[in-house]
Amino acid sequence: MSGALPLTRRSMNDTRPASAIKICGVTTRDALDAAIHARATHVGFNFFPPSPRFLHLGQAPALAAQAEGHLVRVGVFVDAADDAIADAVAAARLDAIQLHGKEDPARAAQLRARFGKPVWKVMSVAGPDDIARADLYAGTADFILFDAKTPKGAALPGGLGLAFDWNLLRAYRGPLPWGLAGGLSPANVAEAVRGTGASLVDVSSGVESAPGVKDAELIRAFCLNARGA
Ligand SMILES: O=C(O)c1ccccc1N[C@@H]1O[C@H](COP(=O)(O)O)[C@@H](O)[C@H]1O
Repeated sequence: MSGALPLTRRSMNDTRPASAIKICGVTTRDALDAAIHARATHVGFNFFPPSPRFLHLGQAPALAAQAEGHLVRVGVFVDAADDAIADAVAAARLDAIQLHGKEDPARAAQLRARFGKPVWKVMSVAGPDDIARADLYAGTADFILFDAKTPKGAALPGGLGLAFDWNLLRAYRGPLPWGLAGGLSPANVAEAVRGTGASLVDVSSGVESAPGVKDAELIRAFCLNARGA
């Protein structure tokens, strides 16, 4: 599968099932196999060292090969240096770069130009202003991922199973295609898609039995429910 995003812009009134599903924080062959069999469309490889889902560069080539032709490979970075991103792009043969830190529009544009990959910018949402800020990335990022803002002092800027108020996306009309992350699980993903019209849903801890341990049955149920929304 190429890095091109099979995504269209969606609105609140569009209640079709999510057309794309990203299983994030995959570190094992079994979890990747579960995502492929469940017909997820994207896999997230996490390159933020403090994360329990951190993927060591040495493990990346085998997983990248396994995903080839099945899943779009998205690398997750948090205010990472160019060299660290370059190493991960090469080792994991990344199709897209997800920026989950405080990267501004200029940084997104610079990374897109340097690596020639679609750039996803994560907007950490606590209120309406955080949704509106996504517009600043028009022309510099390719895709917006709305995730919940984690509390000050939290160990991670994502992957904590926290949701934000999906009503904030009601009537959202942004310039970029966008997806939804944060606190999604098999139990709430259908409601999340119906309530927001997200074209992509992204999950990490909601398909785990413990932090960093993916559960094949939860992956299967998540994908089924996202498509059945
Ligand atoms: O998952 C992580 O450990 C992580 C670390 C640093 C930045 C982002 C991370 N995960 C991203 O957060 C979303 C939401 O996670 P969750 O479903 O609420 O657990 C996840 O999809 C990743 O893109």
